[in-house]
Parts: sequence; structure tokens; C-alpha cells
Amino acid sequence: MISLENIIKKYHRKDTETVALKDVNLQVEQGDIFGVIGYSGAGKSTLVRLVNYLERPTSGTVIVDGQNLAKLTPHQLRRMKKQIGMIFQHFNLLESKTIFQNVAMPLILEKKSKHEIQTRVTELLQFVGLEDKAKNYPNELSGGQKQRVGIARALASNPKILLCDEATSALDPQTTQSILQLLKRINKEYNITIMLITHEMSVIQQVCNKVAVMEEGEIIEIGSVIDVFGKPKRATTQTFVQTVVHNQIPTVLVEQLNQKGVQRVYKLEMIGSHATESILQQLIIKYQLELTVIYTNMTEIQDTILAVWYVEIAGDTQAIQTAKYFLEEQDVGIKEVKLG
Ligand SMILES: Nc1ncnc2c1ncn2[C@@H]1O[C@H](COP(=O)(O)OP(=O)(O)OP(=O)(O)O)[C@@H](O)[C@H]1O
Repeated sequence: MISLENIIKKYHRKDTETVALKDVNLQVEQGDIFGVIGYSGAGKSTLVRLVNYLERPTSGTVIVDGQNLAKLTPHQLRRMKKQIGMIFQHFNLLESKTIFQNVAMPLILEKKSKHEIQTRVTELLQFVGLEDKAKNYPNELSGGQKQRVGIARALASNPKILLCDEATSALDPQTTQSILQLLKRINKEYNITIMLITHEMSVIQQVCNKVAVMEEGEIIEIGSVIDVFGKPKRATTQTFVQTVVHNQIPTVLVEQLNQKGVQRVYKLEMIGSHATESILQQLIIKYQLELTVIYTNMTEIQDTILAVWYVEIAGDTQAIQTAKYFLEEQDVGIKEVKLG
């Protein structure tokens, strides 16, 4: 649906050159909710703005719905842009227009008939739960309601793709939840492919099926959300993941364990069907090991459980080694951790 190939984007201002994107490649499939995460300045906004050609690449190819955007005539590009809706952190509503008029704006620009506009806007306001606010002005609405207006406006032209630029960053956690639920409905009910950028891993956790992690203009990790959350490779990704997956032993517990002189603590990481206690039982029964569970945490991601267990293992060294092989065969990550 969206393909970015060997994208380089440089900005020039006076004598300075900023390389915002350095050879970026990514594919977004039809039906994806594709998240892009990274710290401020990583290049997320630049990346997402390439998709509707708000920014043009310095080099590389942007393909949307099978079309190379660089090869389109201005008329074809305008038509393509109608297939791509966008919502923003600060909503970008016209303050002097009513909610109805804001949502109607793309349809007015498309010169749709009055009747058509009335029907479509009413339907959209119903969909986002704001049918009673048609005659209000943006400054009479809460942040969450304003974002719903932004969403209704973005959907007016029946887009195939919705781009979300930090759409929930200005909202409180509860309102964020409701907007994310709305995005999920849009994806399912209208079959709209969504690309969203955020600096919050919890947003990715709640709605996305795929994620790209960006750092200094590069994609440093990309894949299904469950894979990236389950086995983050790069330090930045690990830091993001730890904001939602609490897979470290709490410091206070580490101190207690050190005081007790506990040795041989292992961290076991399991994804999906393995994330059960039965694996631990097998270690006890099959390998005659003594296990003491020190800390455990489970996180639900995309209907799958990510589990981490910290266990103290006592027993025959050879038996522990054989048990390690058994765990690796079961796709359970195991490593000895140093306390303190
Ligand atoms: N119009 C511009 N002119 C010059 N430099 C720019 C421009 N837009 C972005 N940049 C620079 O490009 C780099 C990437 O910026 P970008 O806004 O894409 O990052 P971001 O990850 O979206 O950051 P944030 O979360 O703060 O919005 C930054 O160094 C930024 O200063």
C-alpha cells in the first residue's frame, strides 16, 4: 500500500544542512496500523509527510497504492492526495467555522452538492459521536472532541490511508484511549490503512500491528509489534519497550536478594502459548531442579502474552545446562542475570 525505497531527505537552511532521513526503507501493507516511534528529531514527521507529498524526498522513491508519486502529473497527484487523510497533534481546525463546516471543508473544495455534503457530514459526525455538536465552534469543544472533528474531516473524502501525526500527544490518557479505539474502528469498519507516529510505546501497544523504531533519521528496528516488543535488539528500542513491558526486577527487590546472598538468578522470556507456568513445572519434574520464582510480569500485546520470569535455580550444574537446551528448543529466552 505504501512503499518507501532508499529515501534520503535533506533540509537546507542558510548554510546548514540537516539530513532528516538517511536511506529509509519500509513497506506498509493494506489494512496495517503501522506505528512509527522515536525521540524528538528522529525524523518521524518527515517520514510520514512523504506519504502525502507534504515533503518530497531528496532522493528515493515513494510508492502509494502502486503509484510512484514522482511520476504523477499535478492533477494525478491531487487525486492521489484525496485518498490520504491526515490528523494532527493540534487538530488544525478552522476556529471561525462551525464543526459542520470544518468537516464539510474537503467536500466543499471537491465541489460536492449541498445534499451530498449534508448527508456525508451528518454520517461522519454520527460515526465520531459528535452529531449534537454540528453548530458549535472548535473553541467550545474539548481536546478529544476536537480530534474527533479532525478525524471526521480526514475521512470526508473516503480516503484509503489515514496518517496520524502525534494525534493523541495533546490528550489525557482516558481521551487517548477513546481516540485509539476510534482509530481501530476506522481501520476495521472502513478498511483504512493507518500510519501513525508517536513517542509513546503504549500507543503502539494498544493499536498497531507493525512498528518501526527511528533514531537519527534511520529505522533501527522494524517488524510485527509482538516481535519487536518480545525481542527488542537495539538499546533505544529496549528503552521504549521497558515503558510498557516491565521486564526488569524492581530495584528494591534486587537489594533484598543481594542481602540474602542469592545467586544464580535466571531471566526467562516467553511469548504466546509458551507463556505458562507449565514450562517451569517441566523444569522441576523433568530435570529435578529447585526453582524459586523471584519476580514475574505479563503484558498483553496484540492478544498475545509476553511473560518474563526471574527464577533462582538450584540443582546439578549438568541438569541446569540440559534444562537450558530444553528451554531454547521451546523458544524460551534464558539468560543468567547479575544482581546489583
Ligand atoms: N522544514 C525543516 N527545515 C529544516 N530542518 C527541518 C525541517 N523539518 C524538520 N527538520 C529537521 O529534521 C530532523 C527531523 O525532524 P522531524 O520533525 O521529522 O522529527 P520528529 O521525529 O518528527 O521530531 P518531533 O517528534 O520533535 O516532531 C530534525 O533535526 C529537524 O530539526
